[in-house]
Amino acid sequence: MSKAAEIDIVSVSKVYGMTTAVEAISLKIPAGTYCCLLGPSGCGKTSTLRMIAGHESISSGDVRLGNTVVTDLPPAKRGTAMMFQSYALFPHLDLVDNVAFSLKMKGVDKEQRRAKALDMLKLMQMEAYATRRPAQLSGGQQQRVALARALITDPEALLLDEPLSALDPFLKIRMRAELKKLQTSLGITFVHVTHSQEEAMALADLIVVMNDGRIEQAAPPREVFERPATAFVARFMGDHNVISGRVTCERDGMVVFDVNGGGSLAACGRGQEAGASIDIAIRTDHVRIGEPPSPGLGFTGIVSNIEYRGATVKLSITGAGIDDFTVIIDDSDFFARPVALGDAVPLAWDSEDAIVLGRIHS
Ligand SMILES: Nc1ncnc2c1ncn2[C@@H]1O[C@H](COP(=O)(O)OP(=O)(O)OP(=O)(O)O)[C@@H](O)[C@H]1O
Repeated sequence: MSKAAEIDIVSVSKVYGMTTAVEAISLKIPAGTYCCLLGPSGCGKTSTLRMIAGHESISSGDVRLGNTVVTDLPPAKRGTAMMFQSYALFPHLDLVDNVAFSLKMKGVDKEQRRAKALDMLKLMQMEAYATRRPAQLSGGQQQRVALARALITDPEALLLDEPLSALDPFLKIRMRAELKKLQTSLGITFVHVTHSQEEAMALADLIVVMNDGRIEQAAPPREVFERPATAFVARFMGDHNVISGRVTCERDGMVVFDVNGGGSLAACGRGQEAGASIDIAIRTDHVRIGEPPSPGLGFTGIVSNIEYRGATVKLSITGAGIDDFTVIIDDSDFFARPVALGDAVPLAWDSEDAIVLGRIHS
């Protein structure tokens, strides 16, 4: 079971009545990739997954799996399998029959399908429970059965809709590791819908950040985090300060801008016209405190909140027209030179840590 297929989504839209849930998105998911569709509730990620699976019709555009255009094929003919959020196990069937179900639908004879179902249960280390019913299992065990059931058809791509959302936080992290291991050992393409950026960062080779029916950025996790394409991505991924301003000029490869209603700062970027409004991102953990900044690469602000987090301390700073600038520093640095509420502290960062963000929505 090592066949994997590239998924090619070409200008795909989904319209429900007056609502455009997905707006002409294009995306190539290379064969064997662990892809996470990430975004807030209502951004269109489930609709996208369901269109790949064939559980939702495609309003316009095409989906290709490997060399086959699957746009008009029913789910069972696509070479994909779907694992649902609620697992959708049959309560009255034992695990073998649950797992064997789709082979029964295909007319595979009883002995053969039960043998294959047992193999799948073994793969998920669930063979000892083969004669139980779903209600006699824990959440994590039910999830393994749902995975076995989805994988029994030897799919080229497994589609998972919020697969971890029914689990408690401890189990969630354990099953997350199991999903990743499974994908690596099977080598097939996984497409996993989640609204958790932490989950996507932990699992994905390719993160697709969606907002309002469109793709804001599709890139490996590190690139999404270190080079967020848009203000939406920077805010959604977290750990970035996003500052809006108006360009005054460009100098030495830096864009100089006025913070709306505040001071003058600079950020890495080119090709911005004077007067244009821009968003920039500054990593919260790349800011130094107590060090006089180079021109445009820092400001002096007042400490408005201090949160102790164990390994780090989170400071909120107000200044340069920015209400809530976040700085995360190591606890040892904080306690070596503590600051107090109301203190004026100089903040400084390196030029490459202030980046100009793009826009996809005008
Ligand atoms: N069957 C439907 N009929 C009408 N509108 C729908 C239908 N399904 C989804 N929508 C709308 O389409 C938009 C995108 O929904 P979708 O379920 O794809 O988003 P999502 O990102 O998966 O959200 P969630 O995380 O809440 O599941 C939403 O505005 C939703 O209300």
